Amino acid sequence: MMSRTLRIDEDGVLRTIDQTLLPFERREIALRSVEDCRRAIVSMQVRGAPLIGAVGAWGLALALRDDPSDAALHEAWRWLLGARPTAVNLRWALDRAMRRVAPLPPAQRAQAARGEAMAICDDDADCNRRIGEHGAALLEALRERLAPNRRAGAPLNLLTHCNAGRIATLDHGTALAPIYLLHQRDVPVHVWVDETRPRNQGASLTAWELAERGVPHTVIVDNAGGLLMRQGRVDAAIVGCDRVAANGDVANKIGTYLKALAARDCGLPFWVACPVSTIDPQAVDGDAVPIEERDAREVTHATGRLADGTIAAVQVVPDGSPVANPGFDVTPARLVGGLVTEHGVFEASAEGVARALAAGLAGTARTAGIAR
Ligand SMILES: CSC[C@H]1O[C@H](OP(=O)(O)O)[C@H](O)[C@@H]1O
Repeated sequence: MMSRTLRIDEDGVLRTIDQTLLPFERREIALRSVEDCRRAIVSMQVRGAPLIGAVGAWGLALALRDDPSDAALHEAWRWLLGARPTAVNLRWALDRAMRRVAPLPPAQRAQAARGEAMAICDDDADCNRRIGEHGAALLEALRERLAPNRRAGAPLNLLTHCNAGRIATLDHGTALAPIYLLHQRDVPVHVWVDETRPRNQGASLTAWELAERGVPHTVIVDNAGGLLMRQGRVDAAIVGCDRVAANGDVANKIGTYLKALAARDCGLPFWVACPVSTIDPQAVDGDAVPIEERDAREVTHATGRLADGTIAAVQVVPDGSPVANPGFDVTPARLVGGLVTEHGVFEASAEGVARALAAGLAGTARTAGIAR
């Protein structure tokens, strides 16, 4: 089964939504080659840790369709891995596909890689559905704790940063999955949506997703979250993730750390939603996570829709002004209230990460039918 974020059309061509055109245009792009896959990841037509991983796995399958040799396999693996450095899901998915196909005779590799890419897609959609269930239980428990001091029917006010919705994954999303579930269950929720400069994943993607599902939300500038938390207008923050280090430190979109600091200062829960595939046991702590430095043009120019409907970029920084554009930051484990995974909620600590990984291994064994 392929989800709405990725699909194989009637001609057998892989297609996905070009996220750089949302919310103003919903246009699909065809991914016909490993070059198409890598270009889509680098340009952020495809983005979001789990989706990046899935498209990376499809890129390997397309490379093997053209040349199933050992040299081509390892070259494609290296080339795709270099597309974006921070989200560990890219390496996780490429390694999973490599383990599947490397032992095979070259003639069998392309089909096996395609099968593994399909399985990665199905597994991610199922993981995120379960993240939604565990996260919804967490949010319902919070709502019950707050109920004595709330008017009946008052919404649970949540803040999220960037986009960790269904379009960042194969389906359901991670941070947004519990929110969608609560909304489906008629639990009143409202989402403060950080616009998330400079690529505006919140304003352009999270707002688009929530509006499409009828979830009440308010778009805010990134720097407003602290004020809203101090004013008591936020009950909890829940965000996605690109890499969890072995000690529970979390790498996520730039600005996440500042929200975690404000939440801690205001005594509010700060939760991180991610599949176990986002945990990187090889990263000893957050300082070991590579932070992507993106093109200065993302900061010097803002992209939007002009009055005549065309999408264009306008310059917002003077010529010649130096620009720094780190794409991610690291939130120390001490500021994270819990890791919401498909296997439940785990403490953001070395022990919690170890338990989450063990649950993941046990889950994989069950799925593979291997006796534990
Ligand atoms: C469900 S992972 C979403 C994660 O990915 C985003 O980064 P980008 O838009 O650059 O791919 C952001 O960090 C989100 O939290």
